[in-house]
Amino acid sequence: MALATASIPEVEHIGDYQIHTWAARTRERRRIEFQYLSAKDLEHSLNDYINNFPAEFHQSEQARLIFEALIADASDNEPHAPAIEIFDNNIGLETTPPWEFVYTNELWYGEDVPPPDIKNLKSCGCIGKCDPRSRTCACVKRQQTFLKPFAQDEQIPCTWEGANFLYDKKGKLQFHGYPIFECNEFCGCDDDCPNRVVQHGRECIVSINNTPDKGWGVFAGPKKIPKGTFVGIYSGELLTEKEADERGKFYNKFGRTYLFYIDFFYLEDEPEHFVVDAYHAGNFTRFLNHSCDPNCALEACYINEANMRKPLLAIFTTCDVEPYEELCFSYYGAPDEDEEDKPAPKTASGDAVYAICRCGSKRCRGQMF
Ligand SMILES: C[S@@+](CC[C@H](N)C(=O)[O-])C[C@H]1O[C@@H](n2cnc3c(N)ncnc32)[C@H](O)[C@@H]1O
Repeated sequence: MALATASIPEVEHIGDYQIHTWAARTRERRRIEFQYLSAKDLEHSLNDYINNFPAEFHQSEQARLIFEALIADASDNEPHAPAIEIFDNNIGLETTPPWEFVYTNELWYGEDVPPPDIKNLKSCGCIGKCDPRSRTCACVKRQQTFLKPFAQDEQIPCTWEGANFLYDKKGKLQFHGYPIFECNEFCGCDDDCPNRVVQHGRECIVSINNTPDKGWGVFAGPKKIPKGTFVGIYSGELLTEKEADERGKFYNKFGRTYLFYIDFFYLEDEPEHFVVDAYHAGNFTRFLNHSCDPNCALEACYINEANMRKPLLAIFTTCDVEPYEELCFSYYGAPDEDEEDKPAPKTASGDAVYAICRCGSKRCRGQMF
């Protein structure tokens, strides 16, 4: 997300010489309204145009190539992301998923959703790469403050390789279920700081494949995807709960929902939650199917946002994923090892309609929504 053009930063002096310091520059940039995308600006005309094509087009190789090209075109914010291929596996009549959504890796703000809060965003003044063991880095402190109670409870070891960041040296996520605070637009550290992973985008190979009994799904490519690898942002429209509940009633009628309620455990006491809807806009992650024994999880990740209720939903692998294996997450939230009961649904609204689960795992609950 780009910033509006900055005006000339405050000027400081050394003797008679004017200097522009990083601190002065970031102070100035924070005063400028941070640009964000508005859902009402989503451009559906191409989808409408293509949806009017005759059935033969939707069954053609050409349709698949155009769909793949649209994905590539919308992925320029992920410079290292390998191209996504679509395999229909001769299932069904169409060579692509329905052209019902705008492909995007971003969040598009719906009505009544406040803009990103950058005024209260903590940023470090580190030079070069942040040191995860630093006692002065503001980003280390922010992550440490949140994790400390869990380290004291021995839920997470307090001396792991990445020290106070959740990433190890290779950028793999060490622990699941805790919010990630990455370095942001206003930090002084370099782009290759170890605390910048999600913001660099996907690096693993994935494809969108049709399945015999779950519709379209997301699969690993020819290479194994190691545990803790960032896969993608669950992108789409960012909505208020009220708007999402309304939409949910409609989605439940046709038995397919793309709503994800942002209600992580530390947000439970919040009176209202925001929701990501990937139905009208989203990326390949909207095709991730549910599994009762998942190999991926959605984690809250904060970058250019100080409002705890509005993290990015970052998907990471929770174990090594074999070549060509399907990537899935649990629509019920992270499985709790101590809990026999089913945890509360995370992606469905209150009146969700339950359906038969076809995840095929030994731990299958038999139903999903
Ligand atoms: C977020 S979408 C996932 C992508 C979807 N397969 C598609 O083709 O668009 C959720 C829908 O996928 C299907 N689905 C996902 N996981 C499933 C599972 N384990 N068993 C059966 N159907 C599943 C259900 O229709 C569900 O409502």
